[in-house]
Amino acid sequence: TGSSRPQRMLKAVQKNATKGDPKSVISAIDSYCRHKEWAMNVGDDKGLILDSVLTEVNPSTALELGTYCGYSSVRIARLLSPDSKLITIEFNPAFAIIARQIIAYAGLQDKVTLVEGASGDLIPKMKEQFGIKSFDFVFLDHWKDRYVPDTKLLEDCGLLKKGTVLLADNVICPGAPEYLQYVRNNPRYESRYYPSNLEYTKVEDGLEKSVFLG
Ligand SMILES: O=C(NCCCCc1cc2ccncc2s1)c1cc(-c2ccc(F)cc2)cc(O)c1O
Ligand SMILES: [Mg+2]
Repeated sequence: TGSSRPQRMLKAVQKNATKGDPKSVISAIDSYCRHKEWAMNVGDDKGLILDSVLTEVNPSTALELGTYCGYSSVRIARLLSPDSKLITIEFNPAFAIIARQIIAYAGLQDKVTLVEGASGDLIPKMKEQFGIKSFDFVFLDHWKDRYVPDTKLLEDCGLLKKGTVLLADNVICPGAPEYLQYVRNNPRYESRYYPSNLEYTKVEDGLEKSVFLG
């Protein structure tokens, strides 16, 4: 049978990027997805907003929900301080296998722990399994109807602390209306919308940044 889109994306990285150079891995994926075939990475436009929020937060412990092929894992991990860690959760084993290879190609495997499974099952296990006290930064980029239940789960599991920053992708396209409603009308969050566009297109999309107030 033929290759999959994630497999072709990995091939493009192996062909066009330099091993151990995260920036070249990011560029190789963006170029492939812009000129060859679209894929649901956060992309270069929204990626610049992700970079700026990350630089501001400088998290010691970061969580990503929805790894896909590892593009945003590489974007996040490349900006982490030496002893900081990213835990990224992916549901689809076919995506996870590609993501591991792309993260390793970027030389970031020591900063990233990829865990396979459903966010709803894994979030309650974070403390015991990974010795996490709380997250400083959470990037939400998985099923859009899981943003609210998983945010509530993170709260209930005591995984958010005063100042934790949640950054949610796709709040316009495909859209996460319940999530916007939840964080914008909740006194425990201070939210701000960053307008941008859907990866590799002119379609409107954006990121919602919400600071947990404790
Ligand atoms: O669905 C999207 N992303 C989630 C994939 C779901 C994978 C999951 C990960 C995981 C981990 C743990 N537990 C449960 C889950 S489920 C997504 C879709 C589009 C899009 C936009 C316009 C289109 F026309 C078509 C697609 C753009 C994006 O940036 C996306 O992120
Ligand atoms: Mg997304």
